[in-house]
Order: sequence, then C-alpha cells, then structure tokens
Amino acid sequence: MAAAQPASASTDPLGSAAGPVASTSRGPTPAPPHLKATPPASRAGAPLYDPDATIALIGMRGVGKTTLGLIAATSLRRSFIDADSAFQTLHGPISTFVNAHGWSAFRDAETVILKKLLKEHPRGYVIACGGGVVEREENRQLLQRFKDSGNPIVHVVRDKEETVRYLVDEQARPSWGEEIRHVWARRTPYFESLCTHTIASLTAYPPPPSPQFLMKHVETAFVRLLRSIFGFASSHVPLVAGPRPPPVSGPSSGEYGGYGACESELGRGAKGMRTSFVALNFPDLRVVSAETIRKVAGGVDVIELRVDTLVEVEPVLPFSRVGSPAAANAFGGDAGSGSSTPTARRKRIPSPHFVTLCFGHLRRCSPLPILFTVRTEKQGGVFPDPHDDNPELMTEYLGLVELGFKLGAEYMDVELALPDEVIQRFCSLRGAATQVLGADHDRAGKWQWMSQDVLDKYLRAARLGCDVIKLVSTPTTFDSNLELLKFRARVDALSAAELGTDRPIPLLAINLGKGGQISRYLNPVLTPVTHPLLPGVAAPGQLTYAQTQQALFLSGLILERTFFVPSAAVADAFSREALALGLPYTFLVEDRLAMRKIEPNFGGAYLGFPSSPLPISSLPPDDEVLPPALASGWADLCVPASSEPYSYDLAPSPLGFYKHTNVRVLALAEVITQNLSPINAVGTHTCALLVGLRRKDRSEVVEALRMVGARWVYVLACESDDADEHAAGTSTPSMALDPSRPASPRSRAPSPHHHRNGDAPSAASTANPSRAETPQQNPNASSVPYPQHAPLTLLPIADFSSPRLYAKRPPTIIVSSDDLCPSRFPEQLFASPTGGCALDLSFAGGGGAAGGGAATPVYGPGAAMGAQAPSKRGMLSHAIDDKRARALAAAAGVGTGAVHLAPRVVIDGWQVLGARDVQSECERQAFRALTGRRMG
Ligand SMILES: Nc1ncnc2c1ncn2[C@@H]1O[C@H](COP(=O)(O)OP(=O)(O)O)[C@@H](O)[C@H]1O
Ligand SMILES: O=C(O)C1=C[C@@H](OP(=O)(O)O)[C@@H](O)[C@H](O)C1
Repeated sequence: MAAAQPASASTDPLGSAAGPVASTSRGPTPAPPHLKATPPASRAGAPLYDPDATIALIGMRGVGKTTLGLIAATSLRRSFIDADSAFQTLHGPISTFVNAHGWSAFRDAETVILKKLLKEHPRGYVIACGGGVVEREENRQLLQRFKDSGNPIVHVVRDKEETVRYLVDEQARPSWGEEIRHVWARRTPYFESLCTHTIASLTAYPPPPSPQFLMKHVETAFVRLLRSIFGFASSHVPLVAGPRPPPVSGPSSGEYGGYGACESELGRGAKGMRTSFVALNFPDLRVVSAETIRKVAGGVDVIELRVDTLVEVEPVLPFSRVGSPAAANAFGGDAGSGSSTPTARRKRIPSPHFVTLCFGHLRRCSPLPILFTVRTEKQGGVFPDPHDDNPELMTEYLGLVELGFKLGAEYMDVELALPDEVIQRFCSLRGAATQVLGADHDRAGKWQWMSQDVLDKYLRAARLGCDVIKLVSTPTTFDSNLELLKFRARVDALSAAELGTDRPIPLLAINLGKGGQISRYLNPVLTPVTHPLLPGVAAPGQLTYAQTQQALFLSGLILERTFFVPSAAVADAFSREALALGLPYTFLVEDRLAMRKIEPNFGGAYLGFPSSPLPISSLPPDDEVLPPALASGWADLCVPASSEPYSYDLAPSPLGFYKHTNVRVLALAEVITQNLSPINAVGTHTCALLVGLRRKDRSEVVEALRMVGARWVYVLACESDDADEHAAGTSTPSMALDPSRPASPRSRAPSPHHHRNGDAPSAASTANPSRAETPQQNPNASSVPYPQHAPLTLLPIADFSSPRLYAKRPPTIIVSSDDLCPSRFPEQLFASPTGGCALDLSFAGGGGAAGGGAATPVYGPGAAMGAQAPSKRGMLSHAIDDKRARALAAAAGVGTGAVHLAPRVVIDGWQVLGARDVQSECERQAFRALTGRRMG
C-alpha cells in the first residue's frame, strides 16, 4: 500500500489554501487573501443539514465507528450500513481477501463499494466507513463531494494509547504490515480535514458494572451532537426574556426534564433571568473527576472549556534533545534540569486530538452546555498571538476554533479582533448546534463605555452575526462600572433599525480586576465565575458563583425564599446545597401547601416521599398544571406562578397563583434512560412491562415511558385508571394514548395571568418532549426521527403466560411493585439478549447501577438522605438474582442454590434499580425545579 501524503500542514482549516493572515493586534483588518468572502452570516438557528441527510462515520480502526454507527441509527431511527460488512458480503472475510490479493486490490474493491454506498444512500442512513478509506485520493474526493452536497461526516476519535492497545491485541483484522502509530499519523490529518464533526469515543470511567454500559456516555454525547446539528433539539440557555425554544429531550438523549442547562421552567421564578458560566482552566481535563466537575459547575448554566489553558504533554522521542536547555524549558524547569532523563514534554499548542478528548470528558461528566474558548494572549489568554508573519500559527489557531464547531459546542467564543470575513465564516459554520459569542477585551483600560467606539464594537459584532456579545474592559475608576450600566441601558434601548437585526443581541459586559467585581455580579448574561476547586481564576476579578449570589442578595436582587420539603433529611441536604451556592434559601419541613398562604417568602413546596402527592383534581382551579402532572393526574411540586426576575421592587406573589408539576415523572424517565444500555436505546420496537402497580405509580410510569419514547407497554395486574376504563369500554384490545388527548379529565390552557412579562406559556415550554419535538422541517422526509405523535400503546395482559407478551420482542423495561403482583416472574421474561432496565419499586435499590448515571446517588441529596423507602428485596429483583444464580451455577456445573448477588454485579445486561434510585433522582429534580439551579 503506497503511503499517501497527508493534506498539507499549511492547508487553511477554514477551507482554502493557506496564506498570511492579518495580525489580530490592530483590531479589525481587511480579509486575509486566502479567506473567501462569505455573504453576511444568517443568525444561528437554522440547521445546516437536511433532517434526513445520511451521516458517514470515519476514523481509525477500532475507534468505535461500527458501534457508534449502530447506536446513532437506532436512536435516530435510520438504517445502518457498515462498509466493511458490505465488503464481506461481496468478497468474504477482509483478512482472507487481503492475504490472497493484497492491500491494493482491497482498496480498489473498497472504492467501488464506497462510491455505490454514498451515491445510492444520500438520505436516511448512517454509514460507517472502513478505517483506511482515506488512504486513497479517489475516496477522499468521494467523501469531499458527499460533504459538499450537504451530508455530515463525523470523525470518531478514541484515545490513541487505548486504540493502539486494542489493535495490538486484536487479531481479526488484517495486518497493515506497518507500525500502527505511523498509520495513525498519516491518516489523522485526512480525517481531521474531511470531517464536518468530531466525537470523542471515550470509555466509561470508573468501569461500569456491565460491559454494555462502557459506551453509554458516548451514546448520549453522540446522539446529542446529531440531534443538535439536525436542529431536533437545542441545549442553548434562554439569555433574554421571551419565548423559549423547545426543551432538549427524546429517546436516549438522557436529558429529560428540560434543558441541558440548569434552567427549568419552574425554577426560573426563583432564579430570574441571570445566567453564568464557570471557566474551567484545568491543564488536563481528562484527569479531573466527574465529581469535581459537578461541584465546580454547581448553580451555573454553562461550562467554559478554556482550550488555551490546556497543557498537553507528549512523550519525548529518543532522538530529541534530552537534557538540553531547550528540553528543560519545555518542562517548565522542573524536568530535564537534573540528571534524570525527561520522558515527556509540554506541547506548546494542544493538538486537536487532545482537545477532543478533553471536550469528550466534559460531555461525559456534565450535561451542561459547553462554551469553547481559545483565548489569545492579547485578549488575556494563553494562546500565543497569531501574527500575520506566522501563517502556521494562525492556521493552528483557526483550526482549534473550528474544532469547537465540529465538536458541537453550544457556544463558541470568537474573538472580535479577527477580520470581518473570518468572523462571518465562523458564524456560517454554527448551524443550529452552536451560537457564536463574539468577544473583545480592553486590557489596556482605554475604553470609555459611553463612547461611540464601544457602541460601534457592539454594533459590528451584531452586524457580523454574533449571537452573544462579550465586551470586557479594565476600569480605571469605580465610575467605570456605572458607565458600564449606562452602556447596557443604551444597548437595550437600541431600535431594530439601529441594531440591524430583528432581535436584541444579549450583552455580556464586565470590567476586569477587583474594581470591576461589581460589574460581574450585576451582569445578567453569562457571567464568568470561578470555583475554589479550580487551579485559579481564569481572569482578574473573577468571583465564585456563591459570591455572586451573596452579592446579589445583599444588593436586593435575589430575595430570601422559604421552601417546604417532605423530610428533615431533604431539608438538610437542600440547605447544605443552598449554602454552598450562596443562596438565601431556607428549607423547612412543614405542613406543605397550607404554608403558601401564610409564608410571605414562599418559594415552593415539594411533596415527595414520605409525603403524598396531590391528585390534580384537588388543586385550586386557577392554578396552572404542567404536563407531567396533567398527564399523570398527580402533582408533587408547586411554585408561585409569577416568573418575574426577582428584584427588590418586585414582591413575590404568595397569594397569587401556583404552578404544579410532577418531578417523579421526570425522575422515572431519567432513571430509565440512564439505565438502558445504548443497544437498548428506545426505538420503535421497545417493549415495556408494568406489573402490580397502584394507580398513581402506574400513571406516573406510563407518562415517563411516553417521555422516554417507549411504544409498547404491557400492563399486568395494575390498578386501572381512566385510560383502562376507556379501553375496556370500547373493548379495544389496545389503546393508543394520543398525546394531544390529556390523560386526565382535568385539562385546561393556562390562564393569561400566568404569562405576564412576556414569558412564554409554560405549558408549551415544558410540554411533554415527545409533543415538543419539532421534526416539521421536512414533513415529507422518509425517515424523521421521533415522530411527533408516536403513540404509546397499552396492552393489558391477564398473566405472565399471556401469549401476547411473547409475540413481540422481549421487554427491555420492566417496572414492578409487589403490591399487586400476582405471581413469581418467570425466567422467560428476561429473554432480552441485551438485558434491560428492571425497576423494582418494592426494592430499596443499591444506589443505581449505570456507572455514573443520574440514578447513582453517590453524591447529592440521595446519598445524604438515605431513602427510607422499602428495604426488602422485591419479587422482580429476586427473580433476576435467581436467574443469575442459575446461570452462574450452570456455568460452574453445579446445582442452583440461594445465591444472591450484590446489586451492582451485572452479568447479563439487566440493570436492577429500586425505589431509592428514583427517590434520589426525584430530589435532584425537585431542587432544580424549586431553585432553578442544578445541584453541584
Ligand atoms: N470508546 C470505547 N470504549 C470501549 N470500547 C470501545 C470503544 N470504542 C470501541 N470499542 C470497542 O472496540 C471494538 C471495536 O469497535 P468498532 O466499533 O468495531 O470500531 P471500528 O468500527 O471503528 O473499527 C468493539 O469491541 C467496541 O466495543
Ligand atoms: O484501517 C484499515 O486499513 C482498515 C480498516 C478496517 O475497517 P475498520 O476501521 O472498520 O476496522 C477495514 O476496512 C480493513 O481492515 C482496512
């Protein structure tokens, strides 16, 4: 196989030949000659891809293209083709073919197949290409044309060492007859330049109890990326008052209950419109624990990945100048200076591979949207300033910024010092997935906030298409902070004609340093904050989230609130959390709803375990009932309906109206999603079984299953509800719950008084995700993910032996309670070869099983509180234990005994969850719904 040459290292990552780029130091400059002029960028929001466009996956051997391709196809409800399998169908095993005919013949045949696949399946498919497909110029051209005709190409990236280890052990694929690292080095530039998107294929860490969950996090991240680039969902945070986009949700997205951000429709009342992000400046994110990331992100809406502060360490090759002064420098002075031989050195600029893995790790650890920032030195960052006489550095810089778009960062920082054309070009890359935050920093303290110059900066950024504008100055006097406030008022008063855009562009404006701290906490849009666990502040004057909240409280901009919770344990855990976040909130265990009448600072009430939820028929008629409560018929959380941003002059309305929801429905959906392995991602064939549930549990679980996207639900020995009666009355064997038909007789549109201050109607904005899906972009598309009205069909059965139960695929979701369970669970119920999620509500639970899934109460209130839910093992978990014991005994060749395995030992893909898992997730959801902040 001839070694093809990689794309020239000087190729412009924005798509044309490299050339000198104007220095960023002189502010906006004419376009560098090599950057094609682009028409003014349209605003973010429109997807760049047809909703049905076929996706191609490329990447090295063994990185997970086939595995992820299957997952994507299942989740997006498309067909999947593996190009290697297509080859084998035609020519037999690849190894045999290569051994008999050589690599060149293999590549010829591969080209024929690739051409055919890309030509014949431009829509509705996911195609995993062979790892060596980029070796041939002809194939690269085929892929380039495929990309040019509007198809996404995703580069799958896995840790280099891990992949090499895997490939060294792997015997099935034919040998290249060449060092793996050489092949890697040659192909990587091709993959990086051909792809439109990049996904980090990380392995779960710590290792999950079941191998089926090794790639659960990648599945969630990958499906999230695909859904955002096709415009099916968005995790952007509402930054200005007004209508909100539909929430992120849907099968396998793992993000039920609203946005990836901490915003929740209910909690917004207590939080107001202020948003913030935490600036992560760890040198190597890959080694930061998920727990640390969760803690530092407590309360904030967005996480910033500071790419310029990342430090990549690479091995020093034997022929490098070990021990030389240069090597010592490279180690920052603490290596190579003595007699010890250095084995690694710091790379000046992190590689795309390293940045991709850091980004993937962040995705693995947090559902929050990511702001991707490559800050240059001139703007207060660490990335060496790209100069016009250093085109290679400029190419690296622009390449790193472009990588953020490819990774699907929700927000991309683009420095306004770049020329117009470059900014517009970046804006044209964002599609629906990304918003551009144009940033400019006055490090020298020259700006006058009320000068025309500064206004012009804002107007230019708006004209170029930025979605958020960040202006940062260095104050010389305290008055500069007052000037900044006036500047904000001036911007707010701009007319559409002056702005040149159809909507206001959110402004993040702050002053640096101690003298500017007041401007930080008063800033309403995406205030950057730090955290004591970070290596240091990312910019002078940064405050912690808790400090900003305390300062806002002292300024009268956050009001004290009293919330009512069901137990002392919950009150204790929530109070500790509020204290850590600097919130002036009190949590009391009192007689629930009655308190809202007499407590002047009433912020909300949660009626979780051991309280009982309220039937919605008992709620005051003018209160608003949100979909999870409306559909299930039960409400377990309420907050004042008023959603004004809180302020000293806007009193809360304790005697006003209230909004009610059911956080248990959200928690059930979350627990089920997090505990289904990727291969069981909910699809058209997913079957669920409900056994022995009381009316309330049953209706909550059914609603959660509908949110998750389940289609077929068997119901055995459950208390009936209206739906059953309806089904019995019409003697239909199954009953499709039309999402447009409320499951409860109580159905009303929220009354107008709930939507003061230009807020979107909350029922619409928290509408059940399956209803809120918006695949309308192309109603004629042959395969549109997540049909808007995908019905959930209830299939009543009389007992476990009902032939109906075995007519379709075996259930992969089983929810049971011993209360009404008629008999023992037969083993054949667990026939799903890929296991499933067993939720036994009569079982306390082992604290979640999905390796870091949301149901794992290793942190937060669930862990602290220790649920007082049922302590015995329920019949469902017993049955799975017995099945495992029999399987183990059979494998060991001995008779079965009463072997009971620890709940976290999973040998067959079945994840057993209990009441405690649901309860701790309920509490996380409740904290978020009450306070508007995610727990840290
Ligand atoms: N991120 C990952 N974590 C754990 N295992 C992985 C990961 N990516 C791939 N694998 C495993 O490596 C093997 C090769 O994956 P595969 O999808 O066939 O790769 P490719 O199609 O890119 O050659 C499979 O057994 C897969 O489960
Ligand atoms: O790297 C390569 O040259 C190859 C990779 C394989 O695809 P996968 O990456 O899917 O294993 C397969 O096409 C063939 O063995 C050649």
